[in-house]
Amino acid sequence: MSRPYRSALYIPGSKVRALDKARGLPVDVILFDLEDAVAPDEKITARDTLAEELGKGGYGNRLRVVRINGLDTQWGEADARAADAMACDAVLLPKVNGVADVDALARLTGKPIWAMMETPLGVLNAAEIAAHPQIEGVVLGTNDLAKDLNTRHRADREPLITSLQLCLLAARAHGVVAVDGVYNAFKDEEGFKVECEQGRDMGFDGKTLIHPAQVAAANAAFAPTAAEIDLAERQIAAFAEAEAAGKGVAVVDGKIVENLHIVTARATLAKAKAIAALEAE
Ligand SMILES: CC(C)(COP(=O)(O)OP(=O)(O)OC[C@H]1O[C@@H](n2cnc3c(N)ncnc32)[C@H](O)[C@@H]1OP(=O)(O)O)[C@@H](O)C(=O)NCCC(=O)NCCSC(=O)C[C@H](O)C(=O)O
Ligand SMILES: [Mg+2]
Repeated sequence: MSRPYRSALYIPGSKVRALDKARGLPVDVILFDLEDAVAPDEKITARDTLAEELGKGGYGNRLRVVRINGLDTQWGEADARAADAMACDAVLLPKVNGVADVDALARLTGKPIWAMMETPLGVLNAAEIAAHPQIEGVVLGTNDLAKDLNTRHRADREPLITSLQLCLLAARAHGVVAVDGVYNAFKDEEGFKVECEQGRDMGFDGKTLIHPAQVAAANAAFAPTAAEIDLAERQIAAFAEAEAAGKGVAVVDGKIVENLHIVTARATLAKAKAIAALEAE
């Protein structure tokens, strides 16, 4: 893993104070928002403010992603052209329904594209969206999805599980990043931790956030633990020893270790290394 995606914080493009505060926050990804966090009468000034703040720099090594308005809105096309010229790493397109939406944005920017998966059609077309050559990440928009599906909020997110898994399957099939949706009750630390752990256990790379108070818990939940790092190192060593002895299988802590477990163990160590590199900045 070349970089971690544990925490992806939305920041309204209209809020200069928050844009500045983000320069000092230990997040892995910043989602600079021009869409739902910005009121209609602030859309155009937010676009200019964001261009200026990104131009000033100071966001370090964090991935800078600009969420534009949909291309079917009055602001979308100008946002896309402006984002193409901004000092950012990728453009996030909301409410993607199918690959044609991604193609439309690809005609306006050569930057990597991330797609919000937050409509029923988008979820059903997740595989073709994730397969687009410019797509580098998918982000779950669980608020919009819950609205469109008419689901009730449940702590276990059972009504959303199929959608989450379809998007994750698409992302993994096509080798792109997958980031889980937001947890709206930003003062509920325990509920947030539980939802982070659920997303992590499902396989997401990280979680989208709405408030700085959520950063530390997301970073902790999506990082390998000391015990996982220790196990990965012991599995790699034991497997190397077994191979040297002409065996294809090792045993660690009473469990077999085969080549496929070594792939996971190496990925765990690579993720820990990528986190350490980002945090050393
Ligand atoms: C939720 C908030 C409106 C709360 O704001 P506020 O009451 O100002 O919070 P605090 O007073 O606790 O703020 C403390 C300090 O932290 C800064 N701050 C707050 N939020 C952010 C942020 N997101 N990024 C950076 N900094 C932030 C404040 O400026 C304070 O700083 P200081 O004054 O220096 O102490 C607010 O948090 C907020 O607006 N959050 C973002 C909301 C948002 O982006 N929503 C859209 C994305 S969610 C979504 O659309 C998901 C998806 O599409 C879906 O469908 O699910
Ligand atoms: Mg949304």
